[in-house]
Amino acid sequence: MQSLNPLWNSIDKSMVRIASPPGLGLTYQRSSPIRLSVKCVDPTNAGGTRHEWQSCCAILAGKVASLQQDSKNTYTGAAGIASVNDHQTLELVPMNGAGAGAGAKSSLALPKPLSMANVSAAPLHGSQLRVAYRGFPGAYSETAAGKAYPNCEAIPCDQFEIAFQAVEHWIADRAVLPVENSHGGSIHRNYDLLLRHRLHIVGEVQLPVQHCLIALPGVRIEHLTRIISHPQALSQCENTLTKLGLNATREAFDDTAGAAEYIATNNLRETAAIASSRAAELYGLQILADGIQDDSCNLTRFVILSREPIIPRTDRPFKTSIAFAQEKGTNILFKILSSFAFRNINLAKIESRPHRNQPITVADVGSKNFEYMFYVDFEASMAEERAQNAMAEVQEFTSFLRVLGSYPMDMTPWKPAIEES
Ligand SMILES: O=C(O)C(=O)C[C@]1(C(=O)O)C=C[C@@H](O)C=C1
Repeated sequence: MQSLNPLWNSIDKSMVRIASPPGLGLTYQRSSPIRLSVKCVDPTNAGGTRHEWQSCCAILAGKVASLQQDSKNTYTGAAGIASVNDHQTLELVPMNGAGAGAGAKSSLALPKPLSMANVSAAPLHGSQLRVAYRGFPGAYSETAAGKAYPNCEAIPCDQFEIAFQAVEHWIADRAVLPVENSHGGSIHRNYDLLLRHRLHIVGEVQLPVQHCLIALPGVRIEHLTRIISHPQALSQCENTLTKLGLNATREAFDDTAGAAEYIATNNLRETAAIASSRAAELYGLQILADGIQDDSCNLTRFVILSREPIIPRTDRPFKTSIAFAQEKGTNILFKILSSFAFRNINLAKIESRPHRNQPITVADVGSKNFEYMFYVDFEASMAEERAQNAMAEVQEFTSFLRVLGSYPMDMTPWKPAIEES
C-alpha cells in the first residue's frame, strides 16, 4: 500500500511532523516556524480520490499561506528551496566525488549511477543535501542540480525512475530532472513519472545548454564514423553536425556524459560524443568543436522534486504546475483555460499526454476519441486568491486534478553560455 503525502488534520504552529516513507519508519523534523498541517487519516473515506484530496490540501495550504502573509507573519518555507532563485550568480559546482579536473584514468573513481539494485539499500545520512539526477557525472542534469543547490552532494542515477525512487526511499533529498527543452520540446517520460509517483515540485531550474563535440586526444573530425549522445542533444545539434560535413552515424545514449565515459573507457578513436566541456574534462577527452547546438538560445528546464511540498508565497514570482483530465475528452478545455484567462493568470505551458487509465473512448456512433491527461504550468502562487479561485473552478470541470507543486520561478537572467571559459 502506498503511504500518503503529508496530510494533516489541524493548523498547528508547532509543526513537528513525523512521517514514515513506505516501509522505512524514518523520522523527519521540519524546520519552518509556521506550517499548515492537514492529516488524512484514511484517504478512502476522505470523500474523493487521493489526488483530489491532495489538490484540496494544496488549495488549503495556499489559503493559509496567504492568511499568514496578510497578518505579516514571516516564514521561511522549506529548507533549501529558496536557494533556487536566491543564487543570482551561477557557478559550475564542485560536487563531492565528481573529481573536476581529473583526467581520463581518474574517471574510474567517479560515482557510478544508481541502478535498481541500489534503491532498496539503506538510506545514506549526512548534513549535505543529496540531490539525485539522471546520468553520469558531467551530465547537464548534474549542472542543474548544482545550480539549484550549490553545495549539494549530487547522486547520479541510471534512470529517471531510479531518481524518483531515490527520493521516495530517502536515499536522496531532492531529484532534479529535465522536463522540457527549447528545441526538442517536452521530455514525456518525466511527465508520466510525475503522475505515477507522489513527489512534489518544489522548484525549477532553467539551464542554458552549450554542447561540445568531444573525442579522444589526437582524434580529428575527419576520422569520425559515429556520433553518440542523448537523443535530445543529437537533435539539438543536427544542423551543425551536417554543416561540419560529418559523414558519421548517430547513435542514442542514455545521457551525454555517459556517452563520453563510454568513449574513454573503450578507447574508441572513431567515435565522438556530444556533451558538456565538463564531461570532456572529467573523462580526459578533447573538444573538437564548441557551441555546436543549432540554436544559440538552447535552454533546458528542470524541475526539483521533494517528498514534501513547500508552502507557497507571494513575495516572489511563483509558478504552479497541475495535471488534470476530463471525462468528455477535450470538449471543455476552453472553459478550463478561461478560468485562468479571466483572472489574468498567464499560462507558461500546456502539454497533453494519452490518459494512461483510459486512452480511448468509443462514442455512440462508433468513432473513437483519444483521452488526454493535461499538464499546465501557470504563473501564480497557490497563496494568491486568484489562483485558489481558478483552481476551485477547474476542479468543477475535471474528473481528475492534482497540484504537482507551487514553487518559485527561476528568474536568473539569460546567459547563453554555461561552461567555464
Ligand atoms: O544527458 C544529459 O546530460 C542530460 O542531463 C539530459 C538532457 C535531457 O534529457 O534533455 C538534459 C539537457 C540537454 O537538453 C540534453 C540532455
